[in-house]
Amino acid sequence: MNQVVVVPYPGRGHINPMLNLCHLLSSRLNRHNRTTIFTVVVTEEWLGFLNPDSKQDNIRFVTIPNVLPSELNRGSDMIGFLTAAQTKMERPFVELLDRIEFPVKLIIADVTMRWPFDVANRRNIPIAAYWPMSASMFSVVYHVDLLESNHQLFADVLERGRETIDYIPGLSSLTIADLPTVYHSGGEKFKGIAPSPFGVKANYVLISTMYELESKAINGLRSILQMPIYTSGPNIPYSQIEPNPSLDQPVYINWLNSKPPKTVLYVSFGSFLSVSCAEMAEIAFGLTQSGVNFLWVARGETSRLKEICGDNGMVVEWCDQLRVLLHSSIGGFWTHCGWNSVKESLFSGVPMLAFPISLDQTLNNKMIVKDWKTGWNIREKVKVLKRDEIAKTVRDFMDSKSVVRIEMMERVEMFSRICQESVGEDGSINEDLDAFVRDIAMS
Ligand SMILES: O=c1ccn([C@@H]2O[C@H](COP(=O)(O)OP(=O)(O)O[C@H]3O[C@H](CO)[C@@H](O)[C@H](O)[C@H]3O)[C@@H](O)[C@H]2O)c(=O)[nH]1
Repeated sequence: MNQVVVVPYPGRGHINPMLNLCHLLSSRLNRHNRTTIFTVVVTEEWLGFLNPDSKQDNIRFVTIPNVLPSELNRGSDMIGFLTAAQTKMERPFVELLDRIEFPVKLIIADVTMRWPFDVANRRNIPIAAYWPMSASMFSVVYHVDLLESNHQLFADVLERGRETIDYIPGLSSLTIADLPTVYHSGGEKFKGIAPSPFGVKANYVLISTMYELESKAINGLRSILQMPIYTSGPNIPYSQIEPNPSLDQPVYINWLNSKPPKTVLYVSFGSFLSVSCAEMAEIAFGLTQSGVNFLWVARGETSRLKEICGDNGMVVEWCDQLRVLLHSSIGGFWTHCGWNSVKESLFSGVPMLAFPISLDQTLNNKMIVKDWKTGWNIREKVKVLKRDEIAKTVRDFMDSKSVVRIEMMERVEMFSRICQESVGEDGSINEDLDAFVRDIAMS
């Protein structure tokens, strides 16, 4: 029996895509009659958050103690969380590695943490580096030295945000404002703890993207890196979205069923980041004034926001996001531009109202708005986040008669086809994952 040990970074935006990758690899290996156990290492806290559907045949979970600050406070102490994830998990992981039953054929680890690579290298276990963000983000992070030598690292965005950067291999021209926020002024505090594939000694690299979406960035990386690079696809749960007819539908799905096609704006800022209470209130008033139907995932704050929004929209704490995005009534996604949300929106053919908050989201915003033309940046329309301007922008964005929206819908529908084809039988993802399975000598 082969065993692959999988080490996700303990966050929803990282664990979800990695589990989806495990499903893809496991079904591929099973087709070749090579039973392989995927042993996923999570903290005890995370085991409690996982959807029971994640626990499938050849995928099992093992836990290490809760050595990190709680996931529930991750957004308010990103530095503390990142530092703990870099320093406190290695020891319990090594102890666990000594205990597990079958020999470990391969480790797949999120590059956000360094220590799995040190452990694998010390023990001569082959290791694949998993990058949960875009290939473009990989390129920027990999070429941070170029930013430094061009004196554009840690620059003040207010003063120099519009300066262009056109020397990063594989990337079209971008600005300082488009850089990930850890490279804006103040980002120095993330030095050494922010995700970086630089200097990591891995045998393989898996990037959670599709070739058709970022071909130049991927070609650029392939021409530079010594290790083979595979695209692992959107890594979203597209194969598990059929609702179980024997279960009651969630209230929000029934609510969406009652709305006409493409009229609802879905609003979510991801799994752990948030904006200030004052901004949340302006957004609530703005959405309500817009007269547009909306479904809003607002973690933890729902009762106050429900009061403001009344019957104009639905406010929930959590939803099955991909299922929502694929619902026929959804016509737009106001998103913080987390990479999973971006891929889910493109896959579902939903245009985005981009609202980057931090990390790679600024760069994702640039791809959405400038490169793919599949959305608007709300901050370009609304200089200060005030209700009247929000209401107008939301109305304009969702106006099915506007030529700008019609063109944007055509673009996003084209991207949806591209994404869906990439995961089909003859798609590029199958090719890459087959090659990966072959190369790790398990097929
Ligand atoms: O109500 C909800 C809200 C979220 N999700 C899912 O949670 C995931 C959220 O991922 P993402 O959109 O990437 O946001 P974050 O959780 O904020 O992701 C972090 O990790 C990503 C991948 O590294 C980065 O791109 C982001 O910037 C970073 O904030 C997605 O799959 C969503 O479908 C739900 O299923 N239901």
